[in-house]
Amino acid sequence: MTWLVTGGAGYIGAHVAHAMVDAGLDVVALDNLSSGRRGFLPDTVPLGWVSVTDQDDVRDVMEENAITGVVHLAAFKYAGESVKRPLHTWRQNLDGTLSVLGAMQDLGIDRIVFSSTAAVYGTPDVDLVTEETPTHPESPYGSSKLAAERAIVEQAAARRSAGAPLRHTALRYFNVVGSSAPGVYDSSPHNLFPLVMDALSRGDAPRIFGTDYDTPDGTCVRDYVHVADVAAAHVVAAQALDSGEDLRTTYNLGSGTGTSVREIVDACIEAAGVDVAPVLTGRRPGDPARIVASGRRASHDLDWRMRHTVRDMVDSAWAAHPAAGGPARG
Ligand SMILES: NC(=O)c1ccc[n+]([C@@H]2O[C@H](COP(=O)([O-])OP(=O)(O)OC[C@H]3O[C@@H](n4cnc5c(N)ncnc54)[C@H](O)[C@@H]3O)[C@@H](O)[C@H]2O)c1
Ligand SMILES: O=c1ccn([C@@H]2O[C@H](COP(=O)(O)OP(=O)(O)O[C@H]3O[C@H](CO)[C@@H](O)[C@H](O)[C@H]3O)[C@@H](O)[C@H]2O)c(=O)[nH]1
Repeated sequence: MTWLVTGGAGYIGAHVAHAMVDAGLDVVALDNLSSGRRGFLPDTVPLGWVSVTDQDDVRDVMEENAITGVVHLAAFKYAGESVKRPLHTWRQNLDGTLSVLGAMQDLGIDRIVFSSTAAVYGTPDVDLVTEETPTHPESPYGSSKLAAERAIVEQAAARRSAGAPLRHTALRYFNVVGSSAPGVYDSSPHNLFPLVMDALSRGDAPRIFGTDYDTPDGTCVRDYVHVADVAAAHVVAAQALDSGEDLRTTYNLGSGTGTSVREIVDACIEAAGVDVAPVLTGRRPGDPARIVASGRRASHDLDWRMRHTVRDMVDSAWAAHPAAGGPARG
């Protein structure tokens, strides 16, 4: 059994690769290093340096490494940016998934864990999003991820009819933060945690986008989950598929608890031990006011638990940040 982790040199993918290796699984990574770093991966994990959008290249990597299962994380992940770059987003997220599915079909690979997102739900009008909550993506990012989920389901149906079943699941992560793998951190130029930490480490004030939302403190509320817990759910999913179990089509990886941007920024400032007030600016386009999920289904089937607090998330993210003494590898 050898698992291919696409996007394995990225922030979450590298955590998944480390967790799978630690669990005794054989892992190969595939990444074009557009935002990932070779140094994030364990040294023992081979890297196929190709794009998921090139089906022939993907198939070559799979064939050369006798891949038996795929965790597909490679994607363009920025909801706000995707509004400005819809074609790029659809190419990376949908075309990339179709290439992966095509290469898997060519080689008869029969199991896939797909990296999906809370962004498929848009702005839900429920306190706790479940997998049954209607999907209304509000950005090319969310739409392309939902389309990729659908492509996997339809391809599985076709393969079942053809007598070559594809077992699959999509994990819809909420806001993934923190760090647990050595030297691996979120270097994203658009997400809250890295932006706040970058600003604080330069001695600048972090920015809060929007203070007039219909939320308790006026700032957006999100469901923050620790990347170590997210990675652990992938290990359980891969092991379940390896042992022939069928999983549900979708699982939310959420905590059931909402935390505001203001609370996160204050916690980061406190952890940094600096005396600075955030700059309050206008709303960022495409941001839902509040989205918080129930992780009940995943806790039942994938041993999904929040083993970390928001404080752990902030502290571990700081510890891994290059400016806070973490090793900057690349
Ligand atoms: N970070 C979050 O909070 C969050 C939440 C929900 C879902 N997700 C999903 O998790 C996955 C990983 O996100 P991340 O936070 O680690 O982002 P990331 O940008 O660190 O990782 C993405 C990885 O994919 C690689 N990649 C991008 N396009 C590629 C291509 N065409 N071919 C090969 N490799 C390519 C990048 O180089 C990078 O290593 C994405 O699918 C994202 O949509 C992330
Ligand atoms: O400097 C900053 C950066 C962000 N924010 C706000 O912080 C919140 C969270 O933003 P961000 O960290 O960019 O996360 P999301 O836009 O919620 O999206 C993340 O979480 C989604 C799942 O919920 C994933 O699908 C996406 O890939 C991932 O980028 C939003 O209200 C932002 O407006 C600020 O106020 N200041």
